Amino acid sequence: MKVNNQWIRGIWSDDGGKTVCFPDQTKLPFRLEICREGTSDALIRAIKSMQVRGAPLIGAAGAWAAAFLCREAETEEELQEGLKRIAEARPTAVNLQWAVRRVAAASEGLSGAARAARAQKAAEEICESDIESNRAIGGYFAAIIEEVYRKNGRPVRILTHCNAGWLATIDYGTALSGLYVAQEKGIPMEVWVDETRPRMQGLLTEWELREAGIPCTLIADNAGGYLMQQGEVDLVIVGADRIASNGDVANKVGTYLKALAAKDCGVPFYVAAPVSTVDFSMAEGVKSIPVEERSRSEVTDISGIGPDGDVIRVQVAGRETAVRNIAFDITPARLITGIVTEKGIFAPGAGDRPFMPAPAGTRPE
Ligand SMILES: CSC[C@@H](O)[C@@H](O)C(=O)COP(=O)(O)O
Repeated sequence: MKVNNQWIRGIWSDDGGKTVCFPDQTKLPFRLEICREGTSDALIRAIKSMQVRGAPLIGAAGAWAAAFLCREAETEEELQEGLKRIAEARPTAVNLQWAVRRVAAASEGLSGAARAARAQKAAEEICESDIESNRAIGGYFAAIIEEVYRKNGRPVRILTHCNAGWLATIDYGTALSGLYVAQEKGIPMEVWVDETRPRMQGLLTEWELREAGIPCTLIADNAGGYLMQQGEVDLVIVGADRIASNGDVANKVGTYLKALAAKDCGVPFYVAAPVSTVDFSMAEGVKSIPVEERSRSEVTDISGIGPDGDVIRVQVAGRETAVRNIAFDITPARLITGIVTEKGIFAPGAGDRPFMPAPAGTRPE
């Protein structure tokens, strides 16, 4: 994406693959700072601290961490232990395990420079295919936006939760990709952006959309239900961190409540994600998808910009306050109108059967 007249991606390699660069998402939207890392440990820290975040980007960063590890590890034991640590850096986004498995499989049986080179190539391929998938997802969802526009003849009002834009991927994003494609086609839109407590990923979405010139309005997380009830939302689109094979979707906490409100108000509710986000080994999601719980400080403290322009944290709840910081929730398949993937749009229905055909060699347990 173009930011301040400069092309930038969620992550990119430099120095012939010796390092990777990425915008530090803990500083955005207040400040655009680019980090550069060249070790697996540093990338694990970046994933855990959410300097890189969003399921496909976590997968890409994990792929690069695995590639660096293939360069660093001196023994097979060190390699296997390191791959496990990368795959476990965040538990819900299945793209991370998928990407680590792919890099490991590509370089299996090789050693030394040949292993490192093959692992690097696999990480590069994961990043390139992410861009292609997101672009395809965007094409499918833009067609839906266009249909609504042709029917109503006024700007299409879209609600989104969290950040599933280019910042959460290598480029274009998943949920926001369709909006970028629709904008290229000249379709007018107005976007409601949930602020997405506690980490405020909605601020990233608002920044992305504003940079791209798409009209958008930030709303408090709980305002979406009212807007849908009043007929001010035509479509809801969100991303996903893991989709079970029956179409149950894990995404940022708060997504489920939006899906319930959308169902009650008759507003179509779409999920956009690449096939790498589908966990074909999981038959259903509500009981099975592991949901990350994060530190209490994400709820008790909030980040903002201080008087001297620095990013600062402010305490908004007491140190004695009991806190539970549940990072994701699961939206049952029955509430979802369609899952938009690079292979097309699938309607999951009642969630009593696989929502899309599983690739060869994978099937629900
Ligand atoms: C294309 S990103 C889709 C999801 O990963 C996104 O909606 C989300 O929930 C991100 O969570 P985060 O905790 O910021 O990594």
